[in-house]
Amino acid sequence: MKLMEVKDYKEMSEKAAKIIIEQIKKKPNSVLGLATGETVLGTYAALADDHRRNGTSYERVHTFNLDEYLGLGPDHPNSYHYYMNRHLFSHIDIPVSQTYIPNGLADDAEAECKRYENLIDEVGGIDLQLLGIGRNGHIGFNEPGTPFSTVTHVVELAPSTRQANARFFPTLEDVPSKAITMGIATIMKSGHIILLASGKTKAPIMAQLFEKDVTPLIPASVLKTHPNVTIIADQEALSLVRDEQRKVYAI
Ligand SMILES: O=P(O)(O)OC[C@H]1O[C@](O)(CO)[C@@H](O)[C@@H]1O
Repeated sequence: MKLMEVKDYKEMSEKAAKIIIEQIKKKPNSVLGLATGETVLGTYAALADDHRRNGTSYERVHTFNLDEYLGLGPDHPNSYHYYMNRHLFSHIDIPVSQTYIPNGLADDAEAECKRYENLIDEVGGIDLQLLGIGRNGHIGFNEPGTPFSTVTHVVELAPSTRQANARFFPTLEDVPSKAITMGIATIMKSGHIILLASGKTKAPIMAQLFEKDVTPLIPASVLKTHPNVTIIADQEALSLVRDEQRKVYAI
């Protein structure tokens, strides 16, 4: 795990976008793993801007999103399908047929999980996976306690996650209670993982991530066992991490 400490959200977003763009230049048919939430919005805006200005092409890229709420279809404004179209896919030249997100309306959610996991394997696995981190340490929707061996599966969302994500919905009751998410083992199969963290709300969990040993109680801690992880975090997110810890992981 390597740590890139940046000043603020803007710098974090620019650095993440730069790594993604370099990946696509190096391998035009890259497979990207994508996240949703607030943290990655700046990265997507930077990618859209780069596509507009410099014409970086996504024609041969495939993308796999981490998760989707169960019960929400692509036209629902709170679905992750909708989010991805709005914030990234409609701004770049990626063919829609090469963008994959779990189907939140699948009749058989378990079968959908298997299909999704197989699709990732069929394209040869994810080259570069982008992650945010939940305030409780979740990655994707893998909540604390999830075994590290899990592949794509249906999850019951933690009350704290529903609460944290309620800001995107009209009321807390509107936040779905279940989702489909890539599992921790799915995420760990990726060649390179970038985890982004910004702002004071992430400071307590970032401190835990650096201080504590690897444990399923902090799902993101599994990243310490992956050979190629880059954390890009801003000063506020790192404000509770001790200097000694920062030095151990600093690039
Ligand atoms: O970026 P945010 O909105 O803080 O969310 C952090 C993580 O939590 C999720 O929104 C899921 O709750 C992920 O999609 C995201 O990576």
